[in-house]
Amino acid sequence: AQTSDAPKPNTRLPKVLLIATGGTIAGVQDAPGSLGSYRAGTLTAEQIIASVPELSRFAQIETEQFSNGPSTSITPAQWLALSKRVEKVLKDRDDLAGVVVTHGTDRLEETAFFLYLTVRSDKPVIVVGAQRPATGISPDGPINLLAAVRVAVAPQAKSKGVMVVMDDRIISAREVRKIYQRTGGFSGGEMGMLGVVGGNGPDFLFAPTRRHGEDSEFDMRKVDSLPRVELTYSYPGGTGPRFDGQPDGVAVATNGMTRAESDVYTALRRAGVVVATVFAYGDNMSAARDPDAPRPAARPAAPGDSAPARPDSVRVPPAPAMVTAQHLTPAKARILLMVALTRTKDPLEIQRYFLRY
Ligand SMILES: NC(=O)CC[C@H](N)C(=O)O
Repeated sequence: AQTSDAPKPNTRLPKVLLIATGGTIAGVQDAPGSLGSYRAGTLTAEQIIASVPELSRFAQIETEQFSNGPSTSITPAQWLALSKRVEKVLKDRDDLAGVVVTHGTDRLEETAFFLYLTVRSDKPVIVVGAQRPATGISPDGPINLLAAVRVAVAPQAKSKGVMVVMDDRIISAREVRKIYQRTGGFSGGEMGMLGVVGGNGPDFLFAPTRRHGEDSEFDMRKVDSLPRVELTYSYPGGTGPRFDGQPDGVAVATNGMTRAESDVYTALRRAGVVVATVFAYGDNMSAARDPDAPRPAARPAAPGDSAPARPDSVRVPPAPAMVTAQHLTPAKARILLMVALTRTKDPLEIQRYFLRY
């Protein structure tokens, strides 16, 4: 006969797949119980689950170890592999209520946003991490994981896209950012908080209206590698970046470019590189112009309006349009540009994506 102390799984509970990638939530210290240093991505998915017996009251949990390390080692190739895996398992397995991904916090918002754009499913995908290692004093991983699983099995979580659940908050992956390196450090700024998780479970108050999840146009199944998109920063006195080889796109974090920077990006656009500008602080609400919006009628000509016409011989055709990101952080604008470039290189089409997602 088998002897086991593990509680019998309650087969009436919804099923959740936990995909572990590492991070502090899997971190172990040299001196457990201290405030000392630790190695991120040490505990396995099974060990993480075993440390939170309370989980078994809410879900039957299966685990998958995708990787185990710090999230700084996550690459765009891994985003792609993770997205394909999550989408496939949600499509193939009717019995799964949702997926929870454990992740290091440094790059958590980027992986979450990539999944938000590319996992075409109405089932919840929750990304969760911790700021304190599993062996530390008052670790936040167990309570965050419990909250994440409770959101993953909540009927109200359906169609809300990819969410980050940490510190009792449910935040849309579109808005979430790590604003500081302590517990409570994940926020959507003024936006993106969909609800809270209290003792009675999740309480949703809002739903994202930008396109995501099952409505996403970004099908990654036939994408083998993501376009190369660089992220640059503009600053007073800046002369613009130089690249080894030509990227497919560049996202520029800028509040206004110098003339020299502007010339570099214009030349890149003429060479076929899609350039997207994004407000450096991630809150540019109104700058993106909808290419399909009706234009105001031209002002009637007034006396003294006419500038001397330039001779045709010196007229240079305009460079392809610049894309403007709307209310995204620079890192996320770069990700949306990468994903959009899998569909088109036309900056106007890409602008439309930037207005929809
Ligand atoms: N709090 C964390 O998870 C940070 C740990 C590590 N730097 C990572 O991103 O994986």
